[in-house]
Amino acid sequence: MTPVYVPHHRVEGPPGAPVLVLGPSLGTTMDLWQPQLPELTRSWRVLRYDLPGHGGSPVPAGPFTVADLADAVAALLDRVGAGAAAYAGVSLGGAVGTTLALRAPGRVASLVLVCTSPRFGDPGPWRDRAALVRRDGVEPVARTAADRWFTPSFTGAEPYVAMLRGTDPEGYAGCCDALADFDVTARLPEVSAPTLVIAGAQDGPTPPAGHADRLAEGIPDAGLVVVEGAAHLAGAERPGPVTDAITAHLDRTWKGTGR
Ligand SMILES: O=C(O)CCC(=O)CC(=O)O
Repeated sequence: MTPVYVPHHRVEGPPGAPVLVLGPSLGTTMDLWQPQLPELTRSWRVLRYDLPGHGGSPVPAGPFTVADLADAVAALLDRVGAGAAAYAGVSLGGAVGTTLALRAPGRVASLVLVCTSPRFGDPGPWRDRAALVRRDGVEPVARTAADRWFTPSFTGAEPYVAMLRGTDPEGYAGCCDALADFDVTARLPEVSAPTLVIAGAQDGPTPPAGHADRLAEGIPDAGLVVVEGAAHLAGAERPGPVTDAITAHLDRTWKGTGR
């Protein structure tokens, strides 16, 4: 990724408030965070961004890693004049937050990792998915997205699947390649930010067992909340419990020094 890559981003909330960065998941845009936004923008200056080729973000020229995405978020913090910030991210967006906390510990004052993992399984299926999308576009993965993202009883999947249908295939494939290469399992004990891990009890792509529990066990003093009745996009399916867990953790761990 070129060093000048700037993700599409938006800043909302009181100008003097502490900064909270919100990272989205593969196939979604910053609007993934819409259910949490009214509450979070009451006391935080919320910086949301889009992944490469997702929402309003351009597709970088060439391959990129999760570390590149973390560096791009650090550059966004520079742009908004934030030294340290809180960070909350879903799945790939959570991986970006974990990586930022490892690469620039002074910039992540508090961390919330939602439905994510230190390693998203074997690289092979991610490479296969990248190849499929490069060949056939995003429609094959969009058709089955609701089944991966939500429990069967959820009726509000359509706006989220529409985000995936609007994603550039090369941007989506590049994110799959970045997920294939991502593994910070051995480095979790180095994360110094106070961390809360949130899992969806019925999450298929990143189930609590083997993903959230690894984060919570590996990151020193991390908390773990498992939300019942939610799958991979837990904050969309069960907004209340997820919002409450995030705000409680942020209120407890960081009040916005370091700007
Ligand atoms: O859409 C999926 O299959 C889930 C992909 C995943 O686990 C990474 C992400 O949601 O960012």
